[in-house]
Amino acid sequence: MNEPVTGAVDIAGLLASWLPRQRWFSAGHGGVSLAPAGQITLVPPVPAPSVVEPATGEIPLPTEGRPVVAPEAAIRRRVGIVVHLISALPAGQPASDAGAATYQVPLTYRSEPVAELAHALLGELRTPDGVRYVYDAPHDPDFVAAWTELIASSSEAMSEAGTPRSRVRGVRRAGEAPPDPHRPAKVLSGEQSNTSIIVGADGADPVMIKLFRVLQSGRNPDVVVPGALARAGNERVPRLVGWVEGEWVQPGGQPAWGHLSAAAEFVAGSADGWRVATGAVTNGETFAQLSAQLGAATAAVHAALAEVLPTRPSTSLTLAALADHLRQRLNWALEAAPALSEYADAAGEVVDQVRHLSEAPDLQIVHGDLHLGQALYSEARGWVLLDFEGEPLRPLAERGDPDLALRDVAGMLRSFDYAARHSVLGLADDDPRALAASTWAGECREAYLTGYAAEAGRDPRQDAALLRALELDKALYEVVYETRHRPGWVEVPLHAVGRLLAKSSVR
Ligand SMILES: Nc1ncnc2c1ncn2[C@@H]1O[C@H](COP(=O)(O)OP(=O)(O)O)[C@@H](O)[C@H]1O
Ligand SMILES: O=P(O)(O)O[C@H]1O[C@H](CO)[C@@H](O[C@H]2O[C@H](CO)[C@@H](O)[C@H](O)[C@H]2O)[C@H](O)[C@H]1O
Repeated sequence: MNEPVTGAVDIAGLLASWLPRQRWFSAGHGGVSLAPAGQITLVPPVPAPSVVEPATGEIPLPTEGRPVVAPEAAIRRRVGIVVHLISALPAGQPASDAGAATYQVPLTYRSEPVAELAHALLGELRTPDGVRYVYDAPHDPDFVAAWTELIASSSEAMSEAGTPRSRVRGVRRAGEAPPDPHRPAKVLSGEQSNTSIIVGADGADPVMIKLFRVLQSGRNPDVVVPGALARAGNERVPRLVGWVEGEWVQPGGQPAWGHLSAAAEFVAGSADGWRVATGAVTNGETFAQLSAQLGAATAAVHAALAEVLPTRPSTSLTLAALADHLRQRLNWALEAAPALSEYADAAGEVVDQVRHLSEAPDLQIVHGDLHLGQALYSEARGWVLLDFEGEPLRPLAERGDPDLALRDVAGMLRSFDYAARHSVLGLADDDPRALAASTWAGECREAYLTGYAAEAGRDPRQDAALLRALELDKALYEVVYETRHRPGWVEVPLHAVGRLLAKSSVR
């Protein structure tokens, strides 16, 4: 955890220091101004009908110029539980900018420090009522109980008077048993785009509650897609138990509605694909059989998605739109990662090939950011796929659009390359260890594609030009992602861009 701040007099100062150090905060490290977008106080929730209602369209209070403040009534309680929704605007940008990111930051305010929560302490706040210890709430059992209860009882919570008007509503899916809010909870450690909490891992039917850290207006595919698959009885994704949706205020006063959280079955006794695959690399073991099974699981999820959610035929127009989109992403990547500039022309040619293809598979809802960390393996369940939120760096509005299932295939192929090559960072391409890594990744690749083809009835290798363009698109995205988040790893996707473009013919 980060060093706590001591002696802070206001919550804005505390957040200004803490937020930029969080992995999911991408608004930059300097010159960001924070504006309140919502502030929900969790109190024992009032039962409400378990149906999804559209946004009420209530007129929110204007927020322009209002500082982020600590809600006074909440912090007077034994424990104040407040979900702050905070928009971050680069300095100098007008407060009316709808493109600003809104972050979900649940905090607890306590009048006494709690030793067990020391790792989650943001800092101390001086208030007229004395010092308040402010904690990152996902680690605080009182917050977890209140949030779980929202979903378990499909109830509501809202803002207190004097704070930006906002409210949230928990929804439990019909037929799902209510998760018990009072079971022990644990925040998942490690690098994540969001924050996930396991509730009840010690007993039967544990649930995984994910708090979306970056909120965007609209339906989140990580709720919509598993919801549709659960209704269809598909078992290759964790069963969706419920979610939290809500309303808040965008900078400039525009109302927003969207999902804040998803709760799903926790797949006990499983390990994520990245851990299993990199373990195999370290031990010099093959991962081919598991890759083939993963290919089959991916194809089964694609088939179910095509059955229960919209599909669209591929036409020359959709191929042109795809090529335009690939071109835009190429331009975006070239701008965001100057290391790519030498590849601009060759990458442009690969994109143009897509424009001139005569046929392509139908478009459908896909995973959108499939990699080994998004797959769990257990003896009991085999492979299940996670996290249908799509690429975190991509606008939400684009992420729910029908796309090529091949995009997910390309994502997983990239991931085999990552698993192999992150272990040989800095070695020359002809170093025997780098060559062995390359052979390992190649074996996984072929096994995965073969497993996929057997289940899907169509071999992705038939669509070689598309697959190559999508692998390139993913590698370009990864170069940007690594430049921003893990510069030490950027050589992995950068080498891949070079290899994909060096091929004179597609494979
Ligand atoms: N339902 C689940 N059961 C077991 N483990 C899970 C479940 N959902 C997520 N995980 C674990 O949490 C990690 C992060 O989950 P993910 O949905 O990818 O979060 P994020 O959106 O933060 O990247 C996964 O790699 C996996 O190890
Ligand atoms: O899991 P997220 O939705 O947060 O996805 C983002 O982070 C991933 C890394 O955690 C990143 O994935 C890249 O690194 C992985 C190894 O850590 C590798 O398996 C993937 O193939 C590679 O793309 C992902 O791109 C990013 O969106």
